[in-house]
Amino acid sequence: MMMMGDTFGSIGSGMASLFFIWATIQQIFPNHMKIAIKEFLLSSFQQLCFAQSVSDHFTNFFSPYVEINFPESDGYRLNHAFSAIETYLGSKATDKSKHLKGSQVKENKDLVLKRDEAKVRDEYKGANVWWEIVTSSDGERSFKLTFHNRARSLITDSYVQYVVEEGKLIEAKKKQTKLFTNNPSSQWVYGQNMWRHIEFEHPASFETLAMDPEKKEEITSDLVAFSNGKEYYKKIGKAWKRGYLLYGPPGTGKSTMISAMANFLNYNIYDLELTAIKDNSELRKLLTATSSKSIVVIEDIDCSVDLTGNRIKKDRNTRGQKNGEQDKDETSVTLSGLLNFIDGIWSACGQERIVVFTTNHLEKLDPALIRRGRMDMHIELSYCTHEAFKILAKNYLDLGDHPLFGKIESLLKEIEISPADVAENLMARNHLIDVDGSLNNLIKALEDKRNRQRSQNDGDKKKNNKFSFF
Ligand SMILES: Nc1ncnc2c1ncn2[C@@H]1O[C@H](COP(=O)(O)OP(=O)(O)OP(=O)(O)O)[C@@H](O)[C@H]1O
Ligand SMILES: [Mg+2]
Repeated sequence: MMMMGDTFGSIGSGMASLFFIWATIQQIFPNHMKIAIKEFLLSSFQQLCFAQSVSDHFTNFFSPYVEINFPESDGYRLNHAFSAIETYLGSKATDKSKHLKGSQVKENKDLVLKRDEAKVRDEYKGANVWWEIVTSSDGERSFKLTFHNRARSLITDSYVQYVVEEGKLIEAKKKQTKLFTNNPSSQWVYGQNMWRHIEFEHPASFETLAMDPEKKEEITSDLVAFSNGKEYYKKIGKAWKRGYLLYGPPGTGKSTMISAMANFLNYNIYDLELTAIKDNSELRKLLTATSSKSIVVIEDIDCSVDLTGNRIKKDRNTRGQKNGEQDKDETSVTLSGLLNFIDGIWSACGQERIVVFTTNHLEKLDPALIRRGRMDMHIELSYCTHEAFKILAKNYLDLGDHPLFGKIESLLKEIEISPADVAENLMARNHLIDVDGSLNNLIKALEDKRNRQRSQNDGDKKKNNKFSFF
């Protein structure tokens, strides 16, 4: 630990002395002598540096201390040991630390205090070790571990392993879920930067999701069975993955359910924007770069992939195509590319993944895409039922029952309204909950809808009569 500081210290004091001598000479000697003296001083400085490096090697050779480096990345791949060590060291007892760092990663989580020191001493089965974070001249960080040679086998055989495992355990316990979105390939750099992410903070949960309680129970049990299914999938020789197809009209909770799934399992979400992907090979690269314990989402699958298997046309505006440029980059992901990924590549490259497709139009989807085995569970999110309404009333109004519930129940049997529209009516105005006001708003919205529907039906009938008359 002291070695590096000493090196810089002695070179520094050597330089200071040389500069002091030079300043004195400037005042005393005539110009022609100054040049010769300057050259002499420069060569002395070079010799000083050389002597220092020889002495460093000499000291290192005879030093009883051993060093191990853990760089942040290994080639183009992240060194997972680095982040585990960082977590482990950050979590070491804070009661003795003099330098702490406070962070609050989520507004609703507690403030966390961590050790924030460049050097940390640790003890393992009676042996002392020192950790130091060092940054190379090209900016790469690494952890340097120093220990006495006599503890060598203890440290290399078990301590290092212990630190990495301990760090990973801590990471898993307080894992912050992330929401990833794919970057266009023009921004990729040597396989890095394919995904950008933000911390995932959506409050959705299965408790607050308005849908039939039995259906909800079926889905959560399925998710639990999947996440505990490592041995089972191994036994039956299948890749540990599961596909869910969520379908239903707009505003019925498909996207909300994906967030609830991520919160329930503590998985990351990879929101795959197919229109930003040029071809199947890019798709493969992106998907192989996802981590396990994640949900890969393709929203509105019917709009993203040409279900005949042909290439899709992209929204020019989102592609930023230059004027005059023809359909050069009209190429895109094909249905077969997507199917290959779901069946083959994924099985080979990863574990514990969920894929979710959403659509408003189940009937438009190619049967090949949604057959069982690819999409294991088809979940319909439908218009608001009375059961779903009761959950929304609990969420928004903190209400278990009310005399107006009967009226709302009979209207909901007759009128199709999305949970999103119901929620809109129940929402507090200016943060003030007005139970009667909200319920009456909802009743009015339902009755208006019914009246519109009736007059439309009447209009249709008249039209038909007119035509039949001729
Ligand atoms: N089943 C539901 N339970 C609770 N809230 C819901 C439900 N459905 C919709 N909402 C509310 O309506 C809003 C819109 O819902 P969401 O985005 O999940 O709908 P969607 O089915 O994904 O719609 P789209 O097909 O247009 O993408 C949500 O923010 C949520 O507040
Ligand atoms: Mg949606």
